[in-house]
Amino acid sequence: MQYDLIVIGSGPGGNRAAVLAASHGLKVAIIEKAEWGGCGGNRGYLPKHDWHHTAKLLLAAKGFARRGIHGSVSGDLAGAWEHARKLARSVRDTQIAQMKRLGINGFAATASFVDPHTIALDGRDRLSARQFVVATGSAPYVPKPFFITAQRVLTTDELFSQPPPAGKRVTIVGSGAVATEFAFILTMLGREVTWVAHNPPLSHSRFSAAALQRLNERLRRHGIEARVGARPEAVEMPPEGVRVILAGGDSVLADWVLLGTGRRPHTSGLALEAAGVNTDSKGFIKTNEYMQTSQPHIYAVGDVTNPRMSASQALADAAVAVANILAPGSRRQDRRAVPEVIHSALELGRIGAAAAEEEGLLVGSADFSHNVRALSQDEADGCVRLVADGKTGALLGAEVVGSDAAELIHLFAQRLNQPEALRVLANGFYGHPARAEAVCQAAQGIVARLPAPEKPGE
Ligand SMILES: Cc1cc2nc3c(=O)[nH]c(=O)nc-3n(C[C@H](O)[C@H](O)[C@H](O)COP(=O)(O)OP(=O)(O)OC[C@H]3O[C@@H](n4cnc5c(N)ncnc54)[C@H](O)[C@@H]3O)c2cc1C
Ligand SMILES: NC(=O)c1ccc[n+]([C@@H]2O[C@H](COP(=O)([O-])OP(=O)(O)OC[C@H]3O[C@@H](n4cnc5c(N)ncnc54)[C@H](O)[C@@H]3O)[C@@H](O)[C@H]2O)c1
Repeated sequence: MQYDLIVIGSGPGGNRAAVLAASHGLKVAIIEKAEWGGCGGNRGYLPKHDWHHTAKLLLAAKGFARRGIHGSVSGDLAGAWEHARKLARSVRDTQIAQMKRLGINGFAATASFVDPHTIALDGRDRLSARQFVVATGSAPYVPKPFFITAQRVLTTDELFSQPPPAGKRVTIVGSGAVATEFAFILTMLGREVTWVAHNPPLSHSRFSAAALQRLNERLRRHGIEARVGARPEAVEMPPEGVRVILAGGDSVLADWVLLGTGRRPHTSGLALEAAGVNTDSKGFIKTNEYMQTSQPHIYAVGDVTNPRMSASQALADAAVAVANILAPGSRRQDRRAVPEVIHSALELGRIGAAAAEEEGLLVGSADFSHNVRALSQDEADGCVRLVADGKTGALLGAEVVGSDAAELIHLFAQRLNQPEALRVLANGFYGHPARAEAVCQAAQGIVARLPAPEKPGE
């Protein structure tokens, strides 16, 4: 059968590409070798976000007595796991129903290229298309000395695929998003977390030092602190648990270990060479700004293309790829315009240029500590920070720390680099009480320092 578009992988990137293309009338097939919804919908952002909400409810419960609410609550990891699994199933069912409604043909098989216009399903049946989107995601990286061991040494893939291990003591390894988010989530769910990390939490991210300091202070208040500089050298499995031996001889004993040690692009079995699609030295599929690979009719999106892996990025890549499939050369990818978010003891959101004070840049900030809504929610820790070009007034970047940061950051998503953006934000009307009022204050702080706008006719 000849398709207009074949999509490989049904995570956020692949699903978005298939839905957008079919909505515009293309004849689309999508191929998935594992669970529909990809890593993201089954073992990534979806169950993580579900657990993070549970963690926040448990944290809020600690303050119930102060609000006149009495009784006790406690976290149950097995219950949280079951809840996330049901949610993933229901989202998956909705995704499959939408595919059917749009006439997208779904195939449960491993796709591999036979030639630049043909793929084989499980090495047998052939499908061909004018264009392709490769959205095959990523797989966990398990560095030495670790090896995956059921119920003992896990990545988030195993944690969300199988009922969670017994035992309260958990060693978390890494300093990236996974470790920083799960150190908080698992602590709130009643686990005793020891966190070992080469580097300070999120030190390789683009969040500002001020934001990371707030996050680390907040984590410390919950008794969560990374043992920075710890280098795992060996792993032992005595009957009482898993012992991680660190350089220098120190060791950490726990019931199980969660690795947050990174992910790698997933291209195995795809036979990219048969299609003439090039990868870089780290195995990522190389794309241009239109999301085209070395074969212009084959696009690639999401984790398989980019070390800054996020569902937000995969969704944005897919939108760009489909725009160019429909109208070649019509849309360029601008990765700075994609929001980045972290869900830990504090929520962090950022977009655009780094929120640093540099020459010629204006920074405006507002704290939630004076915000009525934040105060009434007992969640006044955090701030909004905006960066603008001192001459043009264009909004260059934004960072939000605190509850709903991952929502508020969208107020800036469509306004980056627009000269009028800060005046619009500063002069707009806001509901009261609302967290977004801090956005208004931060914008006003910059607008007050901008040169007055030229009057027509001057
Ligand atoms: C624990 C965790 C929490 C996260 N939280 C967030 C978050 O809060 N926000 C955020 O933005 N991002 C988050 N991420 C990242 C996000 O989940 C990924 O970036 C996103 O899922 C990538 O989407 P994708 O479409 O590129 O690939 P994936 O979601 O990995 O999907 C790829 C799919 O392709 C399939 N596939 C691979 N090869 C083939 C083949 N040859 N044939 C057929 N099918 C194939 C795979 O089976 C898989 O289902 C998180 C990740 C993890 C691990
Ligand atoms: N909120 C989000 O958007 C979100 C959430 C979770 C994950 N993700 C993405 O998923 C991917 C995987 O996340 P991650 O946190 O696992 O990866 P990461 O690449 O962000 O961090 C990997 C960590 O593993 C450490 N590490 C590597 N080798 C090690 C070793 N031998 N011993 C000890 N530590 C070692 C590194 O120092 C680093 O701290 C990332 O791209 C991340 O951005 C995104």
